[in-house]
Amino acid sequence: MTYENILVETHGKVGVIRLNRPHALNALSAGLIEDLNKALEAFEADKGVGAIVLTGSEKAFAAGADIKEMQDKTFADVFIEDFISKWENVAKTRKPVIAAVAGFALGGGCELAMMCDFILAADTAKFGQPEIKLGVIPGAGGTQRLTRFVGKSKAMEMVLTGRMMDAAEAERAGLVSRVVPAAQLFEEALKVAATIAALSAAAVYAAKESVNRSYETTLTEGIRFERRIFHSLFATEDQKEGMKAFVEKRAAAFRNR
Ligand SMILES: CC(C)(O)CC(=O)SCCNC(=O)CCNC(=O)[C@H](O)C(C)(C)COP(=O)(O)OP(=O)(O)OC[C@H]1O[C@@H](n2cnc3c(N)ncnc32)[C@H](O)[C@@H]1OP(=O)(O)O
Repeated sequence: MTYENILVETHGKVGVIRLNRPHALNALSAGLIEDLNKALEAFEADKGVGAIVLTGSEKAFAAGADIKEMQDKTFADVFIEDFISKWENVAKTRKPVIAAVAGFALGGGCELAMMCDFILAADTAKFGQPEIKLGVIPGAGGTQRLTRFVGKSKAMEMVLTGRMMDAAEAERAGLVSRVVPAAQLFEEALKVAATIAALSAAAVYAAKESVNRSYETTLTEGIRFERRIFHSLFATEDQKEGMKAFVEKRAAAFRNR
């Protein structure tokens, strides 16, 4: 399938989605979000895909919502269509999604990256929530997710001033898992995604769900949830294979059963 605003390919068990509106720094138009959702749905349904990489160009992961497309909308327009609600599909994807960010990740671009399971950043990456300069506020989770990643003080400064954070600051603040040289970003993201895709899918889904649960519940409930999920994995063949392989000093061959 071909799309107007994204490029889609697979590398072994890794699905890659590349945002591709170079003339607009990958601004997130309605068409791009529609393409992105279709590609995510296709990768979710593809049993041959175990992890997904979401990336952009050298200059921009994405410079936010498409301002030209959004500028004339009225309150009634955005309220009735529930503008932005369709963007959440990345966060709802069960397969792991890794954001590989080079250049600008601003506004909705930063929010999209934060919906992924983790962010690998090039040393050229710049993150920010500049919506305040447009007379609005972040609308795709920026005030909520950024605060959970970097804490209230830094999130508040960024949201109130629109200041950008470079890759080094983003790593120190816990927004990104690692920073790599720009030339190595894509290969590194593919490598990490391939490592995850080779593991037991049941364990990977369970791990993702369990980490995400920590955002939504108390510590006591979260720990109980984790333990029950851990118990349930003993019902899989992959648990038997993983532990047997360790004891036999060989690589495990997971079959997603
Ligand atoms: C999702 C929500 C609800 O949270 C809302 C949002 O996301 S609001 C959008 C937040 N993002 C921004 O405010 C960033 C806007 N862009 C910029 O500030 C700058 O483009 C830049 C700092 C990222 C890069 O600057 P520069 O290198 O000077 O490039 P430009 O000449 O400005 O841009 C090149 C080209 O891209 C178009 N562009 C850039 N960003 C957007 C955008 N968000 N929407 C639409 N178009 C965008 C820009 O207009 C230029 O195109 P031309 O006008 O020259 O055709």
